[in-house]
Amino acid sequence: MTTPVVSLAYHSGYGHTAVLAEAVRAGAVEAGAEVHLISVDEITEEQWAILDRSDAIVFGSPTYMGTASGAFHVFAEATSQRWATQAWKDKLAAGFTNSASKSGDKLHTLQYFQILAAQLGMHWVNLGLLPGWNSSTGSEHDLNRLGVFAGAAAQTNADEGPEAVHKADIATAEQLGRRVTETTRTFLRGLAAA
Ligand SMILES: Cc1cc2nc3c(=O)[nH]c(=O)nc-3n(C[C@H](O)[C@H](O)[C@H](O)COP(=O)(O)O)c2cc1C
Repeated sequence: MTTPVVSLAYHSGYGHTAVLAEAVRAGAVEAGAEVHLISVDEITEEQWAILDRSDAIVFGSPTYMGTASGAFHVFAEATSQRWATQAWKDKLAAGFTNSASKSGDKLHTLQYFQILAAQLGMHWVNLGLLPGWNSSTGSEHDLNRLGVFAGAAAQTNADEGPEAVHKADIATAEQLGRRVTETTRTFLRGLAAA
């Protein structure tokens, strides 16, 4: 069986987004990936090499001031060496984010990840879940409770710690990990057969 190598390149200032990273990891492992968690604010040369050999890279960041965090932007700018040679072309990409407000302009963070992936020649994998919590029978415990398509989005109250990350958001992030892994496996099989 093809084992996709899936890396998570993420930043978390206060630990909330790190919970989502663990959830994406769990979903990807469950789906059979070799997974690497890379905290981009302390990325090493060895970890850059892991990203270079990954089949898929999942970007993750809290939403700060309506976009990814400064630490994530530093990492993104550092990928410009890979951009110049299109070294990550045809890897798969996906993303997740967390913010304090229900919207909090999280969509912009995910769209920023999509543009970053496009500049690097990567193929974007969306969440693949219908929106939850949008009918009289829905609830905040639904998967994709915030109704985002571009990636996994989570909301955590500003005055609570990482233990307060919503279980539905964790489950949604797990689903993203499974989907990225399964899509990457399909892509790799297609390449092998071509
Ligand atoms: C500098 C800064 C800017 C923020 N900007 C936003 C924002 O634009 N929208 C929002 O809903 N929350 C915003 N927040 C709240 C964070 O997104 C929220 O606390 C998140 O859970 C932090 O994730 P982390 O623990 O992974 O750093 C901001 C927090 C900080 C520190």
